[in-house]
Amino acid sequence: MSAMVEIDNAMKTYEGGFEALKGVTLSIREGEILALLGPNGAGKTTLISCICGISQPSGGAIRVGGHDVVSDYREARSLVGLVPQEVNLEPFEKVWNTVRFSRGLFGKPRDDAHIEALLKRLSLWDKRDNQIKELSGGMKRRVLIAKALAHDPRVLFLDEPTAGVDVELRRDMWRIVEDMRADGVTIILTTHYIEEAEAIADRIGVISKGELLLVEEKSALMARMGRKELRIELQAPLDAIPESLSDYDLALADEGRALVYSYDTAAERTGIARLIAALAEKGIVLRDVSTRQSSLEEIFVGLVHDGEDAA
Ligand SMILES: Nc1ncnc2c1ncn2[C@@H]1O[C@H](COP(=O)(O)OP(=O)(O)OP(=O)(O)O)[C@@H](O)[C@H]1O
Repeated sequence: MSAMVEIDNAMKTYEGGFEALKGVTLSIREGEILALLGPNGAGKTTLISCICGISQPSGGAIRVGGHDVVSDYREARSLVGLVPQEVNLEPFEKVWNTVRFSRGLFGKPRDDAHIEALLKRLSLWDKRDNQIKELSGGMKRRVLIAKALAHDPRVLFLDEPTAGVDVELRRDMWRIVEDMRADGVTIILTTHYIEEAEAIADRIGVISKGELLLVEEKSALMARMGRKELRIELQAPLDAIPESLSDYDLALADEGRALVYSYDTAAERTGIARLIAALAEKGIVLRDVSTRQSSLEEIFVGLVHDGEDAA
């Protein structure tokens, strides 16, 4: 798959000298779903704004579909749909006009059938003649999505799409994301909900203090997260791990008083029963056992924390 969005050492320094992006490099493949995670103020919105041409990067280059977002702004922008974090709709405008007008803004010919299909898909058809101010918060969010999709973008940005929305809308959103993905649209979303990223993304990126700390396939991250540790406290300390146990992923801890066995929770067999039997055979007496699993959340907190230490 080719790159749809190419971010090459993007930097953003706001007036007053604050460095919100400190050289981000990232290539996003056509048709993939990338979730950007990071604490408040990490630079996620700034990065999205730079890609969408709302804000100009202070350094580096960003291309969408091969078009530079600064020198070839119109071409690049017409490929992009943005669902912003904040509702920015004209309160007195009707739903139908709001969405139709948005398509026109990108120079696309009028296509009422497309707008009708979009409004129906987003359960907004009954509200098409309502003014924006007459809608609930959730419905306004649906209008934002309809607006973002009105001109058939090839890249869709969702900035905190499910912050404060109800379960039904959240489910609808993910259905829409799945539909868009089936159409080959590239999707980039920011979220604070790790389980959401887990459910929907192909790849996960972590941003902290303007730097990209990690970008990894979700499956690889899950494999990492799927590891669990069995800690075996021993009656008598060991000097070394016995040769006959070298097949196991074992480490000595607590000056030989404990053995730590790492295993894959997703594997069909964890090897725990075999290990315990092997220990008994060696005459190693157990005092206690406990397990712990590193969660995805822990991985992120650790990453963000390490990033802070290095700063
Ligand atoms: N127009 C601006 N002028 C000056 N500083 C800004 C401006 N916009 C954002 N910032 C600062 O840049 C940093 C990154 O902000 P940004 O909105 O990109 O973060 P974010 O990762 O999207 O955070 P959140 O999760 O809270 O939405 C923050 O410290 C913010 O205060």
